[in-house]
Amino acid sequence: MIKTESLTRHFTVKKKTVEAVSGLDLEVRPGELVAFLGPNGAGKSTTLRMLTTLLTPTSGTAEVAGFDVRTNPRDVRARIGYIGQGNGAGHSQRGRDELISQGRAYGLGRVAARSRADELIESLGLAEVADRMVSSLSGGQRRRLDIAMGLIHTPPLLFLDEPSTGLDTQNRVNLQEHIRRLHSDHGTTMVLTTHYLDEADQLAERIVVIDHGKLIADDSPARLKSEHVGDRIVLGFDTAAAAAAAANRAGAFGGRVEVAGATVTISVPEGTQLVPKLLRGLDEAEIPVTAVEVTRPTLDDVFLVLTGRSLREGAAA
Ligand SMILES: Nc1ncnc2c1ncn2[C@@H]1O[C@H](COP(=O)(O)OP(=O)(O)OP(=O)(O)O)[C@@H](O)[C@H]1O
Repeated sequence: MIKTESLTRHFTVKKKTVEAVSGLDLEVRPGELVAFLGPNGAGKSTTLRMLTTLLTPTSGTAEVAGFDVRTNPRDVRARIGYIGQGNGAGHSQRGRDELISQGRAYGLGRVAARSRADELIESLGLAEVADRMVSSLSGGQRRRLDIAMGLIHTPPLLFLDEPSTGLDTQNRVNLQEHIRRLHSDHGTTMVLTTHYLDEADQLAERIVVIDHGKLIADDSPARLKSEHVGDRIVLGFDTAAAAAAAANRAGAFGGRVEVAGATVTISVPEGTQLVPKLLRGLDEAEIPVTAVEVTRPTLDDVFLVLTGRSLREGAAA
C-alpha cells in the first residue's frame, strides 16, 4: 500500500538546511494500522505530507496506493483520505451538508453522496449533531466530522495527522474507539501520527518510531518493548549480602542483573514468567526475599533506550 525508498525532504531556513526527513525506507501493507511516533519536529508530518502529495520529496521515492507521489499525484489523491492537523471542515455549514459537498467534490452523485454521508454519520456517532452548524460542534465531534470527510470517497488508505491532539482524555478515547472500529469493520489501511505514547500503544498494530527525520525502530508495541527494554523484576532482601548471593543465582536465568544495596534488579524479556522459577530457586538456596515487583516497560522506556531521551519530556517541552 505504501513503499518508500530513501525518502528525504530538506527545508532551507535562513540559509541553513533542516533535514526534516532523511532517507526513510518504509513499507506498509494493506489493512495495517500504523502509527508514526516521535517527538515534536521529528519529521512525522513532513513524511505524511509527502505521502499525501502535499509536499514534494527532495529525493528518494514513494509509491502510495499503487502510484508514484511525484509522477502521479492525482491518482494517489483519488485513492487516499487525509485528515490534517487543522480543521478540514468549514464552519458555516451543517455537518451533513459539509459531508455531502465533500462527496460531490470527489465525484459522487447526489444520491450516492447523501447515502455515504448518512453511513459515515452513523458509524462515527455523529447522528445527533449532523444537522448542527459545524461551528457549534465540540472538538471531539469536529474531529470525527473531519474523519468522515476524509472517508467520504471510501479510500482504501487513510492518513491522520495527530487526530487526537487538543482533545481531552474522554474524547481521545472515544475517537480512538471510532478509528479502531473503522479499521476493523472496513479493513481500511490507516497511518496516523501521534506523540501520545498511550495512543500509539493502544491503537497501533505497528509503530514506526521517528527521531530527527530518521526511522529508528519499526515493530509492534509488544515487540518493541520486549526487544529493546524487557520487564524489570525488582527483588528486595534484608541485607546487601543476601542481595549479592541472590544476584549470583539470578545470573543463571539470563537477562541483565544489577545489585544496589539490598535490592536486585533483573531485566528480561518476559519477567512475569520468570518470577516463580526465580523465587523457587532462591527459596531452595535459603535466601529469603522480602519484596518482589515486576514492572513492564512503556514505549517511553523504548524511546529512552533508543535515543537516550524521554519522549514524555520532549512532549512536555
Ligand atoms: N515548511 C517548513 N519550512 C521549514 N521547516 C519546516 C517546514 N515544515 C517542517 N519543518 C521543519 O522540519 C522538521 C520536521 O517537522 P515536522 O512538522 O515534520 O515534525 P513532526 O514530527 O510532525 O512534529 P510535530 O509533532 O510537532 O507535528 C522540524 O524541524 C520543522 O521545524
